Amino acid sequence: MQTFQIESTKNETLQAALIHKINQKTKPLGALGRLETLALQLGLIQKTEHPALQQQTMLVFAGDHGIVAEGVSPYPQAVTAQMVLNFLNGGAAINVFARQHDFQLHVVDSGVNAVFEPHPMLIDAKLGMGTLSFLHDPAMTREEAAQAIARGAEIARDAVAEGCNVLALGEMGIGNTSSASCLMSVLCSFPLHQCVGRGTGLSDKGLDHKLSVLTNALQRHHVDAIDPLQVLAVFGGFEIAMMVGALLAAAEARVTLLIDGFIATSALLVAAKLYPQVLDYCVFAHCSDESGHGKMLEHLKVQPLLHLSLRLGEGTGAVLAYPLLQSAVAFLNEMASFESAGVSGKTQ
Ligand SMILES: Cc1cc2ncn([C@H]3O[C@H](COP(=O)(O)O)[C@@H](O)[C@H]3O)c2cc1C
Ligand SMILES: O=C(O)c1cccnc1
Repeated sequence: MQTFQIESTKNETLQAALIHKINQKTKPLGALGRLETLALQLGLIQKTEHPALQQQTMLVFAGDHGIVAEGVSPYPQAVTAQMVLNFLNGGAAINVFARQHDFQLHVVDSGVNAVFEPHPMLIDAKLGMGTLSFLHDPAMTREEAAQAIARGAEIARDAVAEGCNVLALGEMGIGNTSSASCLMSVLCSFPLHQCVGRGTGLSDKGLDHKLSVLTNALQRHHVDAIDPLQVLAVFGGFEIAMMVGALLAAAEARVTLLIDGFIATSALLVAAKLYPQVLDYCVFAHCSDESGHGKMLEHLKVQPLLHLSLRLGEGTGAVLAYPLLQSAVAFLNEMASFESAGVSGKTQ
């Protein structure tokens, strides 16, 4: 697997300068709450007291999953390809929110079980026609996982070369909550039942079946969190593996990462096991309604910005949180200080 040079954003001098700047703004100390920590994080990521957001970009990675054959999703596999066409036609939720917030949107065919005509929005990075069912076999080989990471990294580097310094990742892949649940269980050492949820809306019976399939799958493979690439190969998807590479390459380029829901965060679990510093670059957009996401975020010791009961994926939550980044940067750059505005500071 290729290596990444990811720096920690820790910088005590700059941190002190940013905190001083934030505290001099014409407001009670700390009154902008989470926007203040966000402004501090953005300043540290960009190594400046004057952060600026450029060419916000959303990459939606799509891939199919062999595990769908075991009845773990209420929707058929064909929906993955159908939704890719919906993205290309501009009709999905992510299209609407990306237009609303001026995101560049690209859809990556990481390994969908369909062949697409070339399209300006589509990046062809197909690694196969879907993964194998990890109830029986590893979803992909270790080499394929490494290749997916390399391709995802390349795609993120292209976005950065086009001027992006805020990158959001989304995904589409029927069955991928099953992958995410297994990644979570192994990488966070949580019992599987705490990691498995209803995904796109399983019934109670469907949820029991999903849990039993995934329990059998976990028993079948002997993987260990000490080898995250192997865990990814066994339980991942091509889209999840490419997201791992995109996260790492973007962090290497000091790009701010907007983290979406349950599946996007499962990719981050893998990335953070490999390179914990990647977390310095992550803004956690929201807490998904998929049971397990809240626990995943707790495990990472991070707080999401929004609680909107979303359970969609596609990167929707990440894009919806973007205006908060804009507000954080705007107050830091534009608000007057007590001194410049002639406002009296705290007296007791
Ligand atoms: C129409 C439709 C659009 C979607 N957009 C995202 N997902 C989401 O649901 C899928 C994961 O859930 P599960 O593991 O239960 O299959 C992923 O494709 C995810 O992105 C969708 C699902 C559907 C049905
Ligand atoms: O949180 C998510 O990303 C999610 C939840 C349910 C279904 N698809 C995606």
